[in-house]
Amino acid sequence: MKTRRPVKSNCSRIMEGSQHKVDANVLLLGAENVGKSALTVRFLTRRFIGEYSDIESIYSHIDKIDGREISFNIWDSLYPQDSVTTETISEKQLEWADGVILVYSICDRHSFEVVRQQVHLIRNMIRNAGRKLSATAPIVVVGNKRDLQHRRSVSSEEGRLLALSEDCGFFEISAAETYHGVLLVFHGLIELIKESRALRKDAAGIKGIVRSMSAVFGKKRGE
Ligand SMILES: Nc1nc2c(ncn2[C@@H]2O[C@H](COP(=O)(O)OP(=O)(O)OP(=O)(O)O)[C@@H](O)[C@H]2O)c(=O)[nH]1
Repeated sequence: MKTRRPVKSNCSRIMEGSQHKVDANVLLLGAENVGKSALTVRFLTRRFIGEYSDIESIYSHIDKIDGREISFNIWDSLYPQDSVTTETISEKQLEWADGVILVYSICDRHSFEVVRQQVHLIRNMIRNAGRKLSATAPIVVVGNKRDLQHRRSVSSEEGRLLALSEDCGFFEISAAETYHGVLLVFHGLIELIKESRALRKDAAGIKGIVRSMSAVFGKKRGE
């Protein structure tokens, strides 16, 4: 279990106020013990170390995709211990995130239900927050611990269906077994973030054109 209040990791800390260019803030959510830290550490170091620190952290990492440098900030979050709390995601986290990875364990049904709740919560928070939150924050759903087939309690189809119905990306992986699956998750999310940024830019462009046209035609009508 991680300690609340994110700390900047020792592994390439983010320098606040520095010139470091931030391209993608990635928030990892999901129930306890599903492998959020394992995924993060695999992506950062290519290693699976088995036991992970109990501290909620934000890590920075530079990666190359198609020859282009991408700068990641990764918030490995804490699922609240307090069973009375229904707000398992804060507005601050969503304001910060450009994209979200929701992790469950394929052998823990409860963790799958947590992911389902968290997708709905994110959608509702965005709807209710108006312009404050990015309306298109992309989500990737990840079923982890694929190596534990004999203990599977969530089928691949259920995971894929949830992702499809909520317009999210989907991967089933084993952070323990391979680095490649973890890499696909982060790269898949980057693709979705790029798409959503392009859409937002297009929408802003169209709004600008509409504004200029109404200024011109509105003026003419008034003259
Ligand atoms: N078999 C298997 N075990 C895994 C896998 N990923 C993580 N684990 C194990 O699951 C346990 C929990 O992993 P963590 O990465 O600490 O999970 P977490 O979601 O960060 O947990 P919290 O700190 O409680 O939020 C550890 O014992 C890991 O070694 C996997 O793909 N396969």
